[in-house]
Amino acid sequence: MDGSGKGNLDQVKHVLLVLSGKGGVGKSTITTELALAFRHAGKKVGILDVDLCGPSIPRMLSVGKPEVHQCDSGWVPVYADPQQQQQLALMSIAFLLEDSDEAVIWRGPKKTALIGQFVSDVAWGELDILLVDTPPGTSDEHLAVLENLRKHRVDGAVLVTTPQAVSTGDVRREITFCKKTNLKILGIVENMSGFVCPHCSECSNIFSKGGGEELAKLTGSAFLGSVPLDPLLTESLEEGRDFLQAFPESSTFTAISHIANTLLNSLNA
Ligand SMILES: Nc1ncnc2c1ncn2[C@@H]1O[C@H](COP(=O)(O)OP(=O)(O)OP(=O)(O)O)[C@@H](O)[C@H]1O
Ligand code: SF4
Repeated sequence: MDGSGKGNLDQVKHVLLVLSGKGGVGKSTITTELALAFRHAGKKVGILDVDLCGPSIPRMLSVGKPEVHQCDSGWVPVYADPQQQQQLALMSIAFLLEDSDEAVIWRGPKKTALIGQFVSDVAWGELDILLVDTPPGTSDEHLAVLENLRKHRVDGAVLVTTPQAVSTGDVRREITFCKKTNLKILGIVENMSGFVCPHCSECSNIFSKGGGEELAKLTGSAFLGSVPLDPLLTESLEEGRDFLQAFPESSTFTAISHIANTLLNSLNA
């Protein structure tokens, strides 16, 4: 990776980080669905996927592993267009790796330097919102991402948790990370909150519910809303289909749209 260093975020109006204390809580899912919801609201949207642990967004948006080109101002993003409906600018660190195991051998300073360079070397052009999908937890990689984004401006972070993970030390460490780095918490999303029956669409609370809201109160952050575990959403993500386009009548659509609208309002305010 030898980006020119000239890429910039000058024409990007808002930058949001998506964080989670633990892996597998649906951070990439929420990033993807928020990006699509913003796009449906008529915004120009980009996703920067810095999740070295499991860069899943290219799969969720059905772009595979395209060849990435460079222009005078940096790496040119890939334009994801699921079912020819929604255009999104995407840059994933996975696009630049020879194979999926390459990042595992990167160590300490080399890793953070490469991530920092990657973050500042993408030629985004004009965007309303850039969502940054980070690895789970808090690490030097997060600091490198934040430091490089801050050269521009970061609006804040969206924290994703599940009802089960809400009381764990990982989530508390995430909140401490935001406080210590002066990263504004824009709000908390509780994902996998209840299960939507694929037969009758009834939502059952198989685990406890309300932890995200409680956590928001405890930390003085906004509670953005909860998204249920919906088999139709899992299926859409696996097939790279736009769930919001396909299931506009579902309660999951309403939940995601509510969170996206709340965030848009807070950015506009
Ligand atoms: N609300 C949901 N409804 C249905 N399936 C979901 C939901 N949220 C996440 N999933 C599924 O759970 C799995 C893990 O989600 P995802 O990859 O978004 O998690 P993550 O927190 O980004 O993981 P990682 O630790 O790899 O970064 C995926 O297969 C995804 O499709
Ligand atoms: S929620 Fe209703 S339709 Fe779904 S499995 Fe339970 S009883 Fe059957």
